[in-house]
Amino acid sequence: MAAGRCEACGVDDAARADETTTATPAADSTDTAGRTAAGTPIVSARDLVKVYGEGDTAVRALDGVSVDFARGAFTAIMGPSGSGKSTLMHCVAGLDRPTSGSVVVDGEETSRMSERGLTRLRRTRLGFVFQAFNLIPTLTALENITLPLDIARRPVDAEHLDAVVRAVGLADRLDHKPAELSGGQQQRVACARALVARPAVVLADEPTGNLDSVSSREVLAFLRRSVEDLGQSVVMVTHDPTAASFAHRVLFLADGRVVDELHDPTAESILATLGAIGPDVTREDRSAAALDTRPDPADAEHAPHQERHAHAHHPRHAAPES
Ligand SMILES: Nc1ncnc2c1ncn2[C@@H]1O[C@H](COP(=O)(O)OP(=O)(O)OP(=O)(O)O)[C@@H](O)[C@H]1O
Repeated sequence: MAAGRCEACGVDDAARADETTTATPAADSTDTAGRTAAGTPIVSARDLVKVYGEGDTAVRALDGVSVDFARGAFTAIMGPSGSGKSTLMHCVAGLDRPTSGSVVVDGEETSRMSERGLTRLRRTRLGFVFQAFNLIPTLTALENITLPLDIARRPVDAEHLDAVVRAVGLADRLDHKPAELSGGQQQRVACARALVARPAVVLADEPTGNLDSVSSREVLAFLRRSVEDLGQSVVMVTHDPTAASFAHRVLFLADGRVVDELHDPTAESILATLGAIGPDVTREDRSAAALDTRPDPADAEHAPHQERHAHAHHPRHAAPES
């Protein structure tokens, strides 16, 4: 977590609104682009390298990642433990600086931004959902949802708030405190909080990691609906193939590289791809998949047709030690 950032909602409270940032045109969608119907990708990473430490102890967490995340799409990132998922997410969020390479978020080149620029970007353009719900216990659900706007001293767009609250299905729970809500309801409040400021992209890090299968499905269906109904762009890191099957596209990392991807995935096609990447992942994630969080075919918001379109961009790697 960056200093000065609200632990609850990921919003920075120390940014100044008048800071300048370096803006560059978004990169064209190329080899690993997903759905691009709405134009340029919402996030583009090019040749991202992140090395932690030096000399013998150096770890190459990202080893030349080039990827586009499509605007108005739900993208999941999967891969073995230590494959670089969090590092990629942190570089996109400006929480970590790449050793080399570039990241463009909604037209803004973040890798060259000042700390203040990054703070402003996180406050105004990014929404965060964490595994821990990070709600403020003394605030109601509604107060938690509008917290990022209150911190940023931005007005609440009542119409958009209403749309988000309806989408999240918590209209009759807005006066409840977190302790009076189930885990799934709390995470849906956290999702609504991430969406209410109309971020360019919502970054979700294991959002269902603390939830049972029913609650997981509620949260994932909501994330999917936020994309389908509200035009939100969502990027989610997960270990759970069933959770990833709610996404339009799944990106697979291994050893700091993009090694495969699926469009309109199913839990089965994801498991097959994980199995091809490395046996450790298969074992770990098969147990996760045993949880019945399978999307309900009756969920209108889930992809009606799911086909496998895997494209290997790099030679497959053996799974690293976990
Ligand atoms: N701050 C750090 N200092 C040193 N090494 C780090 C740091 N952060 C991550 N690493 C290393 O970088 C590699 C990638 O880590 P990362 O957390 O991105 O993987 P991950 O795919 O998110 O793993 P997991 O699924 O276990 O969360 C790992 O080898 C990790 O030990």
